Amino acid sequence: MQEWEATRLQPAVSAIINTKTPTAELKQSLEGNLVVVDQMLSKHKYILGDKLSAADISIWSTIYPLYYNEDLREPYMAQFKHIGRWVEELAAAKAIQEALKQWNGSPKGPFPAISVLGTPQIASIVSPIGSPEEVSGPTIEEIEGAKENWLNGVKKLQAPLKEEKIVLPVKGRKNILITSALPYVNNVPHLGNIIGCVLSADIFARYCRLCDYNTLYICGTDEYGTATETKAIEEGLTPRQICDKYFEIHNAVYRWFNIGFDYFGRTSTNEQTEIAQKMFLKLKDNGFILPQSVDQLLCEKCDRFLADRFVEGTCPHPGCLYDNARGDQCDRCGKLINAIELIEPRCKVCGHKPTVKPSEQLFIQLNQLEPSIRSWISSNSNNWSPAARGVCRAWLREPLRPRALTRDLRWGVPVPLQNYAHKVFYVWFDAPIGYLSITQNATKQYEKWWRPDKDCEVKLYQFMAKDNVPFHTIMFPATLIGINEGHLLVNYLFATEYLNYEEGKFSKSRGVGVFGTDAQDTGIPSDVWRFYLASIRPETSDSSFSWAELGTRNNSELLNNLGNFCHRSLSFCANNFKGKVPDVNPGPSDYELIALVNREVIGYVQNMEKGRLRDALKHVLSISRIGNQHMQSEQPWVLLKGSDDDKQRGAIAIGLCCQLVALLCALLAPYIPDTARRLRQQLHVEANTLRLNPENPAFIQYLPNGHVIGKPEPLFSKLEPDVLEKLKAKYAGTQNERANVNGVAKGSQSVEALEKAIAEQGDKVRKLKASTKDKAVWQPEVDRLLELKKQLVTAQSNVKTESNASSHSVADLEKCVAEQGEKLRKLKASTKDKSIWQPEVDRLLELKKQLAAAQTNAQTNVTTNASSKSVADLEKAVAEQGDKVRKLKASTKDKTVWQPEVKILLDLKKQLADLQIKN
Ligand SMILES: Nc1ncnc2c1ncn2[C@@H]1O[C@H](COP(=O)(O)OP(=O)(O)OP(=O)(O)O)[C@@H](O)[C@H]1O
Ligand SMILES: N[C@@H](CCS)C(=O)O
Repeated sequence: MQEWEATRLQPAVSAIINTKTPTAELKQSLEGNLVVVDQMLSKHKYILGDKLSAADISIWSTIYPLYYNEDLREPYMAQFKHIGRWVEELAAAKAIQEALKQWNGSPKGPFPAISVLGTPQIASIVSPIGSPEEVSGPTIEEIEGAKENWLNGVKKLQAPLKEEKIVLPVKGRKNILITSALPYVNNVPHLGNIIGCVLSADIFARYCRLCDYNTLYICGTDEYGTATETKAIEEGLTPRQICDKYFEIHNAVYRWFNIGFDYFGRTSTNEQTEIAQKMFLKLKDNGFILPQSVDQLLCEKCDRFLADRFVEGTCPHPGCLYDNARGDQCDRCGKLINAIELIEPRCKVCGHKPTVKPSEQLFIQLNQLEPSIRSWISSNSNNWSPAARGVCRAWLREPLRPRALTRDLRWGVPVPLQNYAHKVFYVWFDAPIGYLSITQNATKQYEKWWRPDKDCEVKLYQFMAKDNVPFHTIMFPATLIGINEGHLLVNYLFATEYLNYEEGKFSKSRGVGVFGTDAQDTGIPSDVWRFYLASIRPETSDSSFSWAELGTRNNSELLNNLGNFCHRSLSFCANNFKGKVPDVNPGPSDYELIALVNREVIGYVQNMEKGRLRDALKHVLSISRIGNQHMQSEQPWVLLKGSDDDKQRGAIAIGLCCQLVALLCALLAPYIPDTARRLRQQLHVEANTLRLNPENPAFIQYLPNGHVIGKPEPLFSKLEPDVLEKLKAKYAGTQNERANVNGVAKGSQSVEALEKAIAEQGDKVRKLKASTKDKAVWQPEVDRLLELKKQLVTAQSNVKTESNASSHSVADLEKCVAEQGEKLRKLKASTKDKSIWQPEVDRLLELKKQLAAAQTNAQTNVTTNASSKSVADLEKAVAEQGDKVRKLKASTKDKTVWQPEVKILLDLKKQLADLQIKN
């Protein structure tokens, strides 16, 4: 019923409300829909029976503006007595009255042109642009503009650029250089990383190509620094092996998400060393580098200075005091931290408390560069996103102080000075230089982009989340200003806030969130993920990921709104006109519609240009909604059976809807490129037919007269709530908790299965390549092969981690049992569906078995070692074991957990007594 409401009833009601003189067909359409509702209510108290359901709320909200508007109730509603009874009853309900209060309109009207209550109920995305009162009919100028663009818009598009893989700036064109923050290789990227940087930049880059801007989008992995070193220690690999492994994983995840980098590189290259060292020496020659002795944390147990992420402790910022802050930055308050200021610091590797020791480092003199930085920021930051401006402004509240550029680490670009040869550059000096070195790897002429000729203007757009802002607005620009060689400084910095998961920030190092590989494993197409992430992009405040909302957006926006409109329009054309799109010779009311659509296209371009990708998407959805309403109000299925005039009118309606589908296909391509590609096939057009003129954005006649479309196919499918519930349970908690839950057997099984699948897929690819040279045919299969290989790497490393887990200590397993018990309790409390929690019960039993085995081992070890021990040793062991038993008994009533420890204690006591007697 909700689908019916969104696609039939709602467009009909909206059309009636928005039209001063509704046609007879429109009135008939509305009446037909209301008859359906009235008949249902004649049989039951509510729409679906005797119980109130979501269908009642949706339909009631849609009918509300008709019923309570004096002018509309009489002509349209008076005859429907059952609807009247039901509307009044619901209106009296307390919850509904509360909801009406939140909506600022009066329950008695007057009603705005488009009712907020008349649109689907996901406020943050689907409401029409601007406040309802602002929506008014098109002006004469808008209609004139619509005519001009409809007739001549295609001719006015720029000549398409020559298709080249890697471009250099071109004189006389708009040259756009786009970067997204370079992700660390400390884990698989998560959905926060994806929307915060690579996907946002990709949507924007695709938009730029749509506008024929000469665009280069580069990114790559950020491979140096402690993030890599800590991961290497964690996985028992060298930093180089970690970089190689995670570079491949990132690359494959982004490919799956269809991120169209022009080049995806890495920072651990010779080009990086060369450029970073050269820039550093220039900065030093210009007098901006000075040595300074700093107190650093030294872990005596590990025999190393603990930089950044090697140390954790309590955040020193009063008002925060987060007890799990890292040595570089606090995840809770976002402030940068000097590691020695951490309260209760601990070495991340061994947990030991470090001591403070001096070490000489080289500092960039930000204080000297401060006036230039401030003046550059004040004249450029207007073009930055609110998050970028906010973070930067907060930083500039205090004077800038010198900042260390070097570190006592091994994994990084060596400092090119004799006395500092054992030190490397701080990763945040090094990382942004990665943009230059990656461009060098891509083009072999990075300076053409980064130090452009005067007559060849380049604009730099950078995408990241708020934590990266200080480095891109202050530290990196300071380096470039200090070097003073005409490097490009960021023009548009489109930073986001955070995407959160289960009430916290997604985190790679902590393994929190849904990761790229998880998204892939769900079987939900990458376009659905892209669409959902774009629609909740944290543009103005943090936003949260929700499985249920993913389903709602898919079902209501992609399926019911967009998919429904495109499929209906093209199917009408295929079935009634043998696929030949009827010529559109627009009449006055058609030009009104075209002018209203133009407003949305203008809104789309304006938002895109300002990096407001979520808002731009709303305009696309509005166009599709206008299309649905037009279809509903014109009713071509009736017109095509009528007089010659009616037939002509019906044909124009279908022609216009097909042209709208082409427009939607163009505007959607940056967000859902796979779907746009399929839709282009159905429309039977090439990608470069569907371009935009950003100077004069408008709905133009994309499909030439006489154009014949291909075969219409549905574009989206429904996501069922129970599937989403299962996914929610599957991806609850951290990666480690999930790995514990999944056990060894599963991992090894999937390695075998994956090896088999890879062999089969390899065979398929070989055969396909032998049979055709058409890359479009075999590329998807190659991608699938690469994806399987990547899954194999992950599965193999899981098996490794899990087999390490099998030799886990009793303490680790006890922790796992406790966590698993807790998880199970929560799951059982949240759902009665046994199929969701039974696997967790099995896993708990399995863990308990492993614990029992480990305890037996431990007992053997303890007792064997004990035989060679002194009375004093045994007394100590008895005391410790007694202590352990007490704590365990206090923490759980589960005898199976503490009984083995009691046995060990009794055994130790016996040995002690024996030895005492013997002595
Ligand atoms: N929750 C998030 N929402 C949006 N963007 C994010 C989020 N987390 C990280 N990013 C962005 O993703 C990019 C890569 O970040 P990074 O590799 O530091 O991931 P991370 O999860 O923050 O890692 P860690 O937890 O180890 O600090 C950066 O631009 C960062 O700002
Ligand atoms: N590796 C950094 C970004 C460098 S541009 C980060 O992920 O936060």
